[in-house]
Amino acid sequence: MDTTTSPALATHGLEVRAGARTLLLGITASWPARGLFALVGANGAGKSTLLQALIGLRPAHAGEVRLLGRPLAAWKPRALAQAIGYLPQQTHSHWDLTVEELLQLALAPPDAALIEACELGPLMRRRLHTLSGGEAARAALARAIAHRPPLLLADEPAAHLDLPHQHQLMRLLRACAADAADAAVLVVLHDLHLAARYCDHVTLLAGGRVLAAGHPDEVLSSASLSQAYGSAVARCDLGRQSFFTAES
Ligand SMILES: Nc1ncnc2c1ncn2[C@@H]1O[C@H](COP(=O)(O)OP(=O)(O)OP(=O)(O)O)[C@@H](O)[C@H]1O
Repeated sequence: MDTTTSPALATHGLEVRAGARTLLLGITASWPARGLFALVGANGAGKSTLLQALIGLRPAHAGEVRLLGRPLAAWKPRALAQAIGYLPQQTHSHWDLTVEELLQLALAPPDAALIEACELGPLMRRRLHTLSGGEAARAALARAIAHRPPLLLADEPAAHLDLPHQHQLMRLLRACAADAADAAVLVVLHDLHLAARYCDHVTLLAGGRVLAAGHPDEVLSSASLSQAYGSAVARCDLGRQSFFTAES
């Protein structure tokens, strides 16, 4: 991981609560200005909460978040919107827009290369409610990244995609991270194989805390994963690729 430039995102002692419940505790982490980074962990580990806290959608009850070197609280809303792309877990629209209309809501018009990469050309006149889950996910992604933000946070963007489209998505996210301008892409993934294969760095959350963070080969070990998921997880390396399964 490149540590020569200042981090794109950094937290120190971040704590988030909901009522009496502590959802995140003592999160001290950082992600560099360029690269594709995964956030993994069991259901309820706190992945979505962390993404939301990183961009101010959830208030921090203690600790600090810094974006591109500045405290989150110092950002003006317009500048923050320009700096980040956020793809939430649920991307359904309350309005019955066409794909073309949805893309007009983006902060910048998506260019032809992005529309082609997301295979949206044939879907432009379709209304959102007529799209499959995977088609809608690709439209939402194009909207989120059209303005080429230096920070992209995506919450389970692969969830509705078929196998080839999952890999196409990861290549697209890698391309965002390797764009001419620096970009940090932080993505929540449940598919550990995708995290191992495409990501530069993995943060493993468990019970609202960081259990491990670092290179995928080190973090995605059977021991760490079994601890994080609370049941045995086996890792199988085939050549340079890693596959994972839960043991019964
Ligand atoms: N407003 C809230 N009030 C109480 N508990 C909450 C609230 N929001 C989230 N939680 C709890 O916080 C924990 C973390 O939720 P979060 O959505 O961040 O998990 P996650 O790791 O993204 O899970 P998943 O993989 O299932 O999407 C969960 O146990 C959830 O029930």
